[in-house]
Amino acid sequence: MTILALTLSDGIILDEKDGIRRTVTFGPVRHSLQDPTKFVPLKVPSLDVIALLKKDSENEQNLIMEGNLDARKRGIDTPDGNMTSMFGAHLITQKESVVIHKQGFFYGDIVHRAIEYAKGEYNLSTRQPVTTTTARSEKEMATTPTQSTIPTTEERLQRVKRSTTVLLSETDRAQIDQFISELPDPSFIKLPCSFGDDIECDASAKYRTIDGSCNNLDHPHWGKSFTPFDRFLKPEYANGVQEPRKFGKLNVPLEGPREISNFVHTTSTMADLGPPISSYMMTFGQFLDHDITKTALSKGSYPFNLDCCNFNRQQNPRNPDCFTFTIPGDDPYHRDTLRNNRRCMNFVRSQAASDLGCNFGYREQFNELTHYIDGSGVYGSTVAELNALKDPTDNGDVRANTQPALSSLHTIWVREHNRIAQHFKNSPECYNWTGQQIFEETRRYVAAEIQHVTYNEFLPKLLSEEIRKQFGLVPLWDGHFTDYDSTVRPMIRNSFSSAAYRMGHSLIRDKFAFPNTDFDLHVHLNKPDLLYEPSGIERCTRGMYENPGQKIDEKMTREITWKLFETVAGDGGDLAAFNIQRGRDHGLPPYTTWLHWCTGKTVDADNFTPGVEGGLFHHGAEAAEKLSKAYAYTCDIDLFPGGISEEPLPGSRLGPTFTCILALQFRALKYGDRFFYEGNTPLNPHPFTPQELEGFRPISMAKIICENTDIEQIPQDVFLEPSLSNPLRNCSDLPDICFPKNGGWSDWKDSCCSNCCTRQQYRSCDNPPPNECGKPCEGYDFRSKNACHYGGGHGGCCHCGGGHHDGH
Ligand code: HEM
Ligand SMILES: [Ca+2]
Repeated sequence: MTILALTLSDGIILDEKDGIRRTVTFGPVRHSLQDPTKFVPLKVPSLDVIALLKKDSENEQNLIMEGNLDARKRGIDTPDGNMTSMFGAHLITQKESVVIHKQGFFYGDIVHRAIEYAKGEYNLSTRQPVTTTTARSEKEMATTPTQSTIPTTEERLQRVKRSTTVLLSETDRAQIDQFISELPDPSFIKLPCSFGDDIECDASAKYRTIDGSCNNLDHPHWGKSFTPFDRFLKPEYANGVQEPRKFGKLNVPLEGPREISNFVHTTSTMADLGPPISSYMMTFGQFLDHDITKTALSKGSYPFNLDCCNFNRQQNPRNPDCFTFTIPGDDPYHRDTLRNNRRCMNFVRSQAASDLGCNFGYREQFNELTHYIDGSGVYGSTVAELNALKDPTDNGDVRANTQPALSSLHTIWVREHNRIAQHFKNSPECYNWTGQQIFEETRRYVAAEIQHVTYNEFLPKLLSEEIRKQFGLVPLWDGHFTDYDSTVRPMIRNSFSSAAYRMGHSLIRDKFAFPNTDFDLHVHLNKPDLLYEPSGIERCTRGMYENPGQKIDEKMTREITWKLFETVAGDGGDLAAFNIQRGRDHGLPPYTTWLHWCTGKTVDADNFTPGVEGGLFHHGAEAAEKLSKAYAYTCDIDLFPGGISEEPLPGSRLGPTFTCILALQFRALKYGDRFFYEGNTPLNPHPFTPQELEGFRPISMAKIICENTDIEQIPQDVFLEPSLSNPLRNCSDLPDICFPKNGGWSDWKDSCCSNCCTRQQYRSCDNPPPNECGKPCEGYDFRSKNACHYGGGHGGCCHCGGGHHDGH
């Protein structure tokens, strides 16, 4: 029987004793979606009471709460003297977590340190243990569990057994009642908000900061590196705060991620290719990802350096950051490898963060990168990273070596930087520029190029034109984008990085295409050796744009579901399972919640029927069948498997749910970026001029590859396979950036119409040749625009005569 459930997310206690439901509001738990003005911080109850509440909530949810922090460890002042959370995950302030993260501690250390501190055994200002005979050394703390707070395995099992029957004793109940009656005392807690408010911005600065701060002048920390992901929907953690879901909404245990992967994400083969998309979609998509999302793991490194499977948890139950999962005994791959004894797949939880407003409620997660599309994959996301880029093949993201084509692309962008910098260096107009100015101006161009390729070439392959128009994602022909909105939150959303944008994992092929030789992909993960083959960069690049990618669907190649980063047979990971587990780690609500949020559609809990209202409306028969095997109820389907297996919308390559998340995210990254390349807002002291934009727009990923490799012929659109409509072109025929300072086209101007239904425009060459652009401008250039949709009014120079015209 339910006796007490904590729904911390709402800051209320639901008391359902004797069937009577009472709600009592308390704090300080709240989340970013709540109105901060309505928040009233209240007195923190005694630690014992918290422990009691917590224990009971664990029982209530029938969970061992593995790795969860004992309630008694909570409610402790941080070094700043700021109260963080009563029950929540966050004993440390935002600033503190970043420091800690950089020092490579994991979250559990901090908790234990906080306990030591509470006991007077640790001095948080000096960060040293207090030297008494009872104080334990840091090393000891890292290995010895605290007897009083850590339940033994036996106790844990007991708890589970008792879980459905235990009731609070009268004494306990009295204690809780007392706690409730003592509320509130608003003066007790000073909520910290050191986060971001120590940043002073220079509104006249012409360039982006390296760490993304001060892009939004009202909220300097929006989009900054090492800040939490934002959320479209509040998280659904098992205990409302930080525990991953282990049970479904109807209280049925969820299948483990490896089992789900085996049911659902089987198996793309070379037969499931998705022409005309080329594998360059995969490579650029990953490169873009490495500009905008990198989740901080608890141990602070990538992929994992905390081996939770070898960590004897019975002796070290204090490590709350391990979230391993089981490999089933009948696993189709692992049962035959490693002598059938590997049953554990390593998984480390992402580092816990507060939300941006320094509200410590739900567990949030950090993005280590600047959230904006700003070239941080090339330059790094912190000044320290930038300074570390000493050699020209170095680049901004430690994951650059994940696969060789990605490493090639990173190299191409570094070379592109050098190419543009060289141009400025050689330009007479720039003779008095400092090195720093050349660097910044070049960085500005490189970021703009990445944005342009993203919105102009990459996104159109994923989202139909109608969708992109609807969400304002279509690049302009000419002129400026003037809709920068400082109230738009540019931050990467958790659902995007932990699920929707991982759609790219489905593009991955079995074979790493290296012209003339196809290698099994897994052999070349995290190993850049192919780059050192003769013409390695060229061949890796060609292999990607000459070959199709896989279709975006639930099927993923065994190279990444069986053998991710495998070194000997059977020791690899499963990327699909990691995606699922990561979603649970981050508290992502299940798929049907997102579907409902995006489309308003509801799905009945037990209706897996494909293509019908009330069932899996957007799924095909095969996908629905797979999902029905992996989940007891539709409302349990994790976001990644549910979203990626939707049938694509017409003209798109993604179904409605991932389309919705991607479109909103890319809109946020455009409308919320003060330095967006097409933008002209009075708040940007240094927008691209119309001439600069005009000279810039013809640039393509193909040309950037051409200019920085030995490739001489290339399809104009590298995101599509070469074909009759995407033929190979000579690199020299592809337009390069035209830097207007050295001669470039003027803005388009209207000329009085030559006939009634055509709007004619012309531009002139402002600064005649010789110039240094790839393609010099000369004289005048004319074009017709928007035939027949123009005019009809008075005063315009065109007049269509009032009749209906069909465009000719
Ligand atoms: C060979 C290719 C790739 C490999 C080996 C790879 C591998 C990985 C791994 C191991 C993770 C961490 C999983 C976790 O523990 O949560 C990850 C995360 C991710 N991947 Fe990939 N990936 C590849 C390609 C791509 C592509 C093509 C895209 C998108 C177009 C993509 C998007 C992402 C995203 C958004 C994340 C989350 C990043 C974060 O916030 O930390 N990946 N990938
Ligand atoms: Ca970035």
